[in-house]
Amino acid sequence: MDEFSLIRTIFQRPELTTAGGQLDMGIGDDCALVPLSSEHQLVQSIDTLVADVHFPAGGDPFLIGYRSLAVSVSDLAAMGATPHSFFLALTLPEADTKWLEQFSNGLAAMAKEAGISLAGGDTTCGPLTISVHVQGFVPKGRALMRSGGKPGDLIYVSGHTGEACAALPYILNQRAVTTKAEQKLVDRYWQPTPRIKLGQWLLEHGATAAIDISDGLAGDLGHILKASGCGAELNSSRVPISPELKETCGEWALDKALCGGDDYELCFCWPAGKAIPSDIPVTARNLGFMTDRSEQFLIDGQDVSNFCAGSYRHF
Ligand SMILES: Nc1ncnc2c1ncn2[C@@H]1O[C@H](COP(=O)(O)OP(=O)(O)OP(=O)(O)O)[C@@H](O)[C@H]1O
Ligand SMILES: Cc1ncc(C[n+]2csc(CCOP(=O)(O)O)c2C)c(N)n1
Ligand SMILES: [Mg+2]
Repeated sequence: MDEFSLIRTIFQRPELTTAGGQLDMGIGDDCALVPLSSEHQLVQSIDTLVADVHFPAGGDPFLIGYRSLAVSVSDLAAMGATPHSFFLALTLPEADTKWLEQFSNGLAAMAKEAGISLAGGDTTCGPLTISVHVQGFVPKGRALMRSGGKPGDLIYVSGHTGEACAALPYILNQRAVTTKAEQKLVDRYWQPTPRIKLGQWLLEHGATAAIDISDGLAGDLGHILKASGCGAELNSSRVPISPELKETCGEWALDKALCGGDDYELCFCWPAGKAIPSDIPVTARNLGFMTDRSEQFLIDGQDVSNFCAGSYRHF
């Protein structure tokens, strides 16, 4: 059973999801939404990073700490939330003080950047695994959801995609970094920028849907299409490929930018006919538009499966 059907069939059942307090949004989006006050909702998410699945176990502990918090905060950004605090559940093979100090420094660097405070956690011994639970706030009823996209909306992506995925051979020591371009890709893998300001800006300026890209642009846009009951038509020449990705991957650059994961850019829908104000905090590229053909996802007129084999599968 794949990860998503497993969640749907085993965990997304009323005995579990309605046994307690009311949720404005439960399973199914980047974060859950909990009623809080007449003005705000609490926004929460958890992400687990497993050594040698999500990051190389022998990586720089500062960067492991930095990246672990960044990828969780990215889910808050996708909802347009303001970060507040986080919990850290850490499973360690040994208590190596030097490693832990550097890990903590990396966490602290991202905590400062994101404006998020460590509120608690849990520490156990076992194979290196890092879980980060984040929480923040949104103005009530205004969170960006995967489900808000409408036929005709324009589809945008922030920044450049594919760079972190293209870094994998370097971070796994299968290839040596010899150029500035390769180093940029490696930096993008280890130090992703959660698009917090962009998410808040999109919420304020009327974006209709958003998701952060952890699994690849095409795969994650697929989640917006499913949740919104829409299709999409994209133009591959619009996919934002950085000069560094082009230099390093040549003809494979588009494959990385469309299908690679770990970018933590935001993909969002924007009402047609409404210009994007020029004070958008991160450059975003229009890739195409939403259609009323439920989950029919076309790129250059061909089915998306001609471009991407599918998302990362844990099982
Ligand atoms: N074991 C689980 N029990 C309940 N809900 C789950 C479980 N695993 C995932 N979910 C929920 O399923 C939805 C999809 O999860 P997923 O991990 O794919 O989202 P994501 O965090 O945005 O992506 P990524 O982990 O790639 O960053 C989320 O709403 C998440 O809370
Ligand atoms: C060492 C190493 N190997 C491979 C990858 C790529 N990768 C692993 S899981 C995943 C999808 C998101 O998973 P999840 O849904 O669990 O968040 C991706 C893109 C990596 N980051 N590090
Ligand atoms: Mg997400």
